[in-house]
Amino acid sequence: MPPATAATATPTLPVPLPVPAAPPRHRELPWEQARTLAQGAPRPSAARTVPLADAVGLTLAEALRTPQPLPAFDTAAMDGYAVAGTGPWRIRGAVRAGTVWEGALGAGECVEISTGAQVPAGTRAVLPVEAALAGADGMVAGPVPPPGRHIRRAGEDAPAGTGLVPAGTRIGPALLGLAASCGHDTLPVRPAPRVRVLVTGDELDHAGPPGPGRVRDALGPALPALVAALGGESRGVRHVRDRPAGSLAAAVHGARDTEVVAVTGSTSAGATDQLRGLLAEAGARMVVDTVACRPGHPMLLAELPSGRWVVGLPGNPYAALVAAHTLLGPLIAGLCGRALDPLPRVPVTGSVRPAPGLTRLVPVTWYGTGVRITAGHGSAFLRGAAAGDALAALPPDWTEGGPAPLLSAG
Ligand SMILES: Nc1nc2c(c(=O)[nH]1)N[C@H]1C(S)=C(S)[C@@H](COP(=O)(O)OP(=O)(O)OC[C@H]3O[C@@H](n4cnc5c(N)ncnc54)[C@H](O)[C@@H]3O)O[C@H]1N2
Ligand code: MOO
Repeated sequence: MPPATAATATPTLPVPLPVPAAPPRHRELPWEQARTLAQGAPRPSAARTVPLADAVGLTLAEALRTPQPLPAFDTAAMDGYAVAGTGPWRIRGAVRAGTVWEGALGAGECVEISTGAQVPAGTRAVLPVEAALAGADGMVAGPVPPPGRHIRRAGEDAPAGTGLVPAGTRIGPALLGLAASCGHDTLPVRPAPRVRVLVTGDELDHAGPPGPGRVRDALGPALPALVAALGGESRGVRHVRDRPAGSLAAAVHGARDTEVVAVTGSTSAGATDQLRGLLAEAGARMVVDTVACRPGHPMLLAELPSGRWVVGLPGNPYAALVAAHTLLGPLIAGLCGRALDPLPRVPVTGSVRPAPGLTRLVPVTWYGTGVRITAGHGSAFLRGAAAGDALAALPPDWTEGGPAPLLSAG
């Protein structure tokens, strides 16, 4: 009997391959709701106390208070003479910033005084040196200044005990200076959440011009900078291969020294897109699973049973940027105990393909008191975002010239 061949074998019906159960498809969340959910999802991380020099960019964990009045004493605001009563005035001495003239002035007396020095008791006002005529006889003449002129009163800016800046404020240069003015050397802060970026995509090259059919990785270089701008601490970028399956799961679960893992690519439905499957397998809680916006709608936010957060950013570079602003920024804010910044609304001009029911995120450039849509904002293209000043979130019912909330481009 000849051996059976494919041609002569009894035909059999193809056995259907088991179809992996598709994770339940959630309704796309409105864009604003996705941001709010991402900010509200985590508990703020524990506060710690750090020296002022280490606090920039972190978030105040408690309101900043001043234990002493600001300024701490009645202070000369001009170089000149601290005068008492009406002139002419007899010069009794001099007081420089940082020193104290212990006496008290009587009517018709004055001391030479520097800007920033404590004004002596009895001072009526400071007569600026430009308005004063000092004679060789030790007397000063000049117009009689109104009481209090050129004196900063103790506590004029804030009395002792005043709450100056609320908890939840991101710490910038002015706040550091203010804290020092109050006499603080340290601040209670919530630390920046540590974010590991995992870039997926076997088609990606990571240096130089890409080879034939290859794509230069745009997100590895972009995301650490965006993480820092959003208030996170970048813990570096790892490139994860699509094959073998399981490598992404290992990288996600292996990011133990972080609070957040941001995965780029792998959010869609393709053969190599592993992210949703691995989250389902790990028993993750989906907080956001697709958003009613363009681009970036396959984005997601999930919490692993370990408490670590996973943000899924679509592979298309501009879509990833939009998704990072929509989910990663608010998540970082929530972990730091910061509220979402209220977004300014400004008129937007320019045209965009209609997308009924969806929020459109477009790069914009300031133009007078409004903004203009910047060219080059297909989901795969970064030209518009790179050249623009901000992103505008055009609401579903937006029409040309109408207002839209603005996000800083980061
Ligand atoms: N059948 C479907 N296909 C796609 C859908 C869908 O719903 N059904 N959604 C489309 C949309 S929208 C997007 S966005 C992408 C999202 O895809 P992934 O997140 O799975 O990402 P990839 O497929 O890996 O890549 C998409 C695209 O972006 C390029 N890419 C990826 N990473 C980088 C990088 N680091 N730097 C530069 N470019 C990158 C990649 O080469 C692809 O061209 O899915 C659509 N398809
Ligand atoms: O939403 Mo995709 O993010 O359009 O390219």
